[in-house]
Amino acid sequence: MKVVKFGGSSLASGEQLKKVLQIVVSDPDRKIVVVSAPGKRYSDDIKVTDLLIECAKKHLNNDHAEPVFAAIIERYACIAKELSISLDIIEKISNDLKDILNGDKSKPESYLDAVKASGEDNNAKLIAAYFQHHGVEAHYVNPKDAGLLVSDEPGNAQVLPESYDNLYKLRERSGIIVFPGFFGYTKSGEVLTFSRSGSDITGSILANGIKADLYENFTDVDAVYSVNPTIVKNPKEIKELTYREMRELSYAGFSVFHDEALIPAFRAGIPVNVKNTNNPSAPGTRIVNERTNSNGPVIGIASDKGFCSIYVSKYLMNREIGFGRKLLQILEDFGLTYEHTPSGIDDVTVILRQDQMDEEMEKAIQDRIMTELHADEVIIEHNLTLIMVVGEGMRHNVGTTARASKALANAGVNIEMINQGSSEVSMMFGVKELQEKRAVQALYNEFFVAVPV
Ligand SMILES: Nc1ncnc2c1ncn2[C@@H]1O[C@H](COP(=O)(O)OP(=O)(O)O)[C@@H](O)[C@H]1O
Ligand SMILES: N[C@@H](CC(=O)OP(=O)(O)O)C(=O)O
Repeated sequence: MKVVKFGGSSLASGEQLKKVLQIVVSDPDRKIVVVSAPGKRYSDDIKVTDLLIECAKKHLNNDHAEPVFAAIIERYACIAKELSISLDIIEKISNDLKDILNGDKSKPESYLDAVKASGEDNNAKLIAAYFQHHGVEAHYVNPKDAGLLVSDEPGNAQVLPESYDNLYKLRERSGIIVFPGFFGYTKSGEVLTFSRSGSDITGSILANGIKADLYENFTDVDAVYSVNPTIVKNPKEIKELTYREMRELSYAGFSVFHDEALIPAFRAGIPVNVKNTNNPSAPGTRIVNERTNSNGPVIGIASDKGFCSIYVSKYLMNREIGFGRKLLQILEDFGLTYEHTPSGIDDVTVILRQDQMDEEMEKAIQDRIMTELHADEVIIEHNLTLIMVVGEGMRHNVGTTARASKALANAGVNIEMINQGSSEVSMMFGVKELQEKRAVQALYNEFFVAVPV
């Protein structure tokens, strides 16, 4: 039994849905089909989820939401017309969305989630109707009926462990199950979503729940590439990588697969296969427990913008008991999460996503570190890119860090900081955002082009 997830790009038009149907019926093991909301048809297009967010915000602010509401319904109507299915379903989708938009606004974050979730929910109903129209026994299943329970964290929900036993029962249902991705229900019955791109997470949870043999994740590229294809042209495809490598890479910028989507499949030992809806015969990328093929020390290079660093120095910091704890406590008091903490004898740097703080908060943090921790210096630097060089092979290869730093130096890239992950499968370089492309290209040349691997 397989769980198959189709991303928004695979469901953006009627043309795409025809490919989806072919893929599903071509393999009788494809039992559960997890779907996103319609995504982009072309690069400047707007995803239905983004239209829904705009619509919900307009409702919350009592702004004129009619044009964006019409644009959402038009997306579904275009698909239904292209597929020649009855437009009754569009009427139902329109009424459903109106009801949600006119729903309880007392908790704006939960309201926003309910509106967002309707994107996948209505798409799943539309897709089930399309499959049925072609004589396929397909049933829409709602996450509440299936028992997909989540924590009470709007926009960032986590699956509750009891969901897995509930979902196991889906195995007994007849026909193909069309299941909306991206959301679940709290114990009190509220609809809450995972973080953005979270339909990947739903697929993984279902794969674990029904103890699938394989979780296939269909997207719009032939494989996970060794580097983001929007940064480096025609990069090398990765045939196989481990869960750990993929988690590092997706967390650090490989948006092709959600970083939180690995854990449920990993825990149940279910391999993940990333494949292309537009070229389903291509083998894609397999994510497995242990990989057999060797690829040199590095398997992938990911990068992500939008970080800042808080550099703190104090003479004899190394002798002061509790300094690190007190520093991190200050950040905790402001509700901040951090990514890395490279440190020296008399200094420590905390790296975090800069969009968590505004100028006022930064100033307050700086003041508290100076006055409460008696630091000598506190410097906050903005607009950093973190580049993650990842590969299980790094544990056995000497000199990978030296090769990487030399490649960056030769390309004229100034390294702001280096951090070697304790897991030894990753190494992080902080560079200025303006140097991101140059740095990634230089590392790619070093590990994938210049030297045969
Ligand atoms: N290393 C990578 N390998 C493949 N694709 C990547 C990588 N890094 C970023 N991407 C981007 O991820 C996109 C697919 O993810 P996404 O747009 O979320 O797809 P979907 O609509 O199927 O959910 C690709 O089109 C590509 O631009
Ligand atoms: N539609 C949601 C969830 C999702 O997973 O979408 P996609 O498969 O298009 O990344 C989002 O845009 O966040």
